[in-house]
Amino acid sequence: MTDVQIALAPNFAAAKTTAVTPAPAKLSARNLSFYYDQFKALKDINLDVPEKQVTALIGPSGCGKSTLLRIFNRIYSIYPKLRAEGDVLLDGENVLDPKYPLNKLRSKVGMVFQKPVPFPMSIYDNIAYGIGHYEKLSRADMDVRVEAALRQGALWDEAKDKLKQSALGLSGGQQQRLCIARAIALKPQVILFDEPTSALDPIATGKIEQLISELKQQFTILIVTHNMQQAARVSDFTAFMYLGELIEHGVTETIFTKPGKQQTEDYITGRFG
Ligand SMILES: Nc1ncnc2c1ncn2[C@@H]1O[C@H](COP(=O)(O)OP(=O)(O)OP(=O)(O)O)[C@@H](O)[C@H]1O
Repeated sequence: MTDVQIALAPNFAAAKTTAVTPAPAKLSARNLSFYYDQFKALKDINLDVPEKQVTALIGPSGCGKSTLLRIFNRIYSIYPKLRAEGDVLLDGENVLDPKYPLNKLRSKVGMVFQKPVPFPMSIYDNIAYGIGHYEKLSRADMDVRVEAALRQGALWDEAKDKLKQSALGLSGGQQQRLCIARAIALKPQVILFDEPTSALDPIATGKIEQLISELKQQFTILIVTHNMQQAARVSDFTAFMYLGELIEHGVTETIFTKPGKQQTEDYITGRFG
């Protein structure tokens, strides 16, 4: 074992006491390529994201992790010179087909960004706003939904006495949990996390990681992270990307301890990256 693998080993000892069970793919990329105008940023990616598991995307800066994550809820479609080829299947339906309604996709696939971006409104309204786009609820029903989302986002105890106060008064970690609660409130099936803790301190990071581990009981999770320890702690499966290609994908423990490809080994042992 290398130093990095020894450093990562306690994560597996502590976190991987239960075996990873194979699950059907909830989301799949099939022969997926992506272009920023002339530049081919993703090359023929094939990836299955298993249901109700955490899959981490790792790789050096610029390898295409965020590009891949964002394709899964078609963020690129608002920009004219960006183009995807291939399919992304959600429950067997190709969500990249322009006929697949964007509204439907956004309600099924939620996204949490690197920097928490609460709306400049109250904590309550941050949650209620999105729900109101999709459903017309009575005030009492909305109260129930807001409370449930804040509980699932592990923010209820801290927020319940100040629901009418501005969300901008929350700490960074609380704001990120609010953004997670906002995504959960729409009852998605998949949640995409793009480096969700990179702007947070270690304590706030720990809370988000704990939350992700709890959320996988209900949601399929895909997370981009720069931090290999984080991938080792939170994910069941890890996909290593390099220069727009998916080099290797498998059970996290295997990827970190017995990778099949030299490039993966070089990256996880810190030889580049
Ligand atoms: N809007 C854009 N226009 C042109 N090229 C882009 C754009 N966004 C990203 N790229 C390029 O696409 C490639 C993949 O970028 P991407 O941000 O997906 O990588 P990443 O692995 O997420 O990197 P990082 O870890 O630094 O966020 C890089 O070469 C990047 O320069």
